[in-house]
Amino acid sequence: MGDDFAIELDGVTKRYPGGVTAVADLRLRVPRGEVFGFLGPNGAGKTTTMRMLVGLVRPTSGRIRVLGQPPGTPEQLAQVGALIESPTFYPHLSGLDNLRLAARYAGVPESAAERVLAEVDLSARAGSRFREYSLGMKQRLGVAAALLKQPHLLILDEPTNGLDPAGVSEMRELLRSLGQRGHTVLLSSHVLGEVEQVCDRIAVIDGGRLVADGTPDELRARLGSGSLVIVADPVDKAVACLTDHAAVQRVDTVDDTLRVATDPALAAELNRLLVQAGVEVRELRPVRHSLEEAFLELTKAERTTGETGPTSPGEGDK
Ligand SMILES: Nc1ncnc2c1ncn2[C@@H]1O[C@H](COP(=O)(O)OP(=O)(O)OP(=O)(O)O)[C@@H](O)[C@H]1O
Repeated sequence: MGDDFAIELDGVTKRYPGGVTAVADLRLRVPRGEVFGFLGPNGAGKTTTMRMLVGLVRPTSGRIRVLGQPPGTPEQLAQVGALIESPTFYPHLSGLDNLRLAARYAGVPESAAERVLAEVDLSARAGSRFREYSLGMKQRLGVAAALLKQPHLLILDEPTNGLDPAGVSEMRELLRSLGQRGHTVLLSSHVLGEVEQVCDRIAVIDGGRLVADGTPDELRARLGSGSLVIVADPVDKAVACLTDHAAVQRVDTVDDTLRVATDPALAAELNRLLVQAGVEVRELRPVRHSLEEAFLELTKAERTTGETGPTSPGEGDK
């Protein structure tokens, strides 16, 4: 059963020696063959989690399985390609020569270098020196290095960080093509738009805690959904009728237009209800939240409860 998941975390907590709780009781399941987005604002605990997955950081408590094994074992590391810190490349060597060297260190045939350069669409610049590469090309070379071992799982920490829009778009294309070729990818980002377009599934983490996970559509739905905009007459009767419905969270009136916080899928049902109550419905349309709104809403909720956030000594983590 565990075989369905490339990554499994149960109750994982990481408290750094200084007292900061970077990850708190995290449960995560990354299905094999998916591109999985690990999304959260700066300091949410993404890097710490990724470092735990490759054995660079030990969890304080909890259970981690990566490709069915505990993190950091030689067997596990042989099957995982990671881009967590910026990889070291020699500035005066070409991209190809850098990868040949990396291949030798990784114990794979040097011929793998050409294959992975093609995978990240850098073959045309194979002979250029690393220092002449754009930042986006440097990042893609990092992904190429992570692909050398033909890993079953790729772990990429903020691969679009610092890239200009063209670089972001090229990286997005690369991630999408990795997904289409069946790679399992765990990809972190603090920018929702970057994961929304390439990921099959997204986990949102904030203050070291999981705040939501699911497909982009599921997240949108869970967040509530969105709302309905209704223009009806008489307004008072419409408000009373809608407020009575169990699935309606709130009704706001602005200039005789009603904004109804509910699942937009209930449009037809609510329309019928209003008509049956003798209300004339002139307009009724669903407004779906963008995932960006959902993400901001989710992390805002976490921030305002004051419960979470990496805690440090003196802030109740003693
Ligand atoms: N080695 C460390 N020692 C002490 N605290 C740390 C250490 N590494 C990270 N932290 C703290 O743990 C929390 C989570 O950091 P982490 O780098 O995992 O988050 P992140 O989501 O990757 O953020 P970013 O996108 O800014 O890198 C932060 O409060 C950070 O300051």
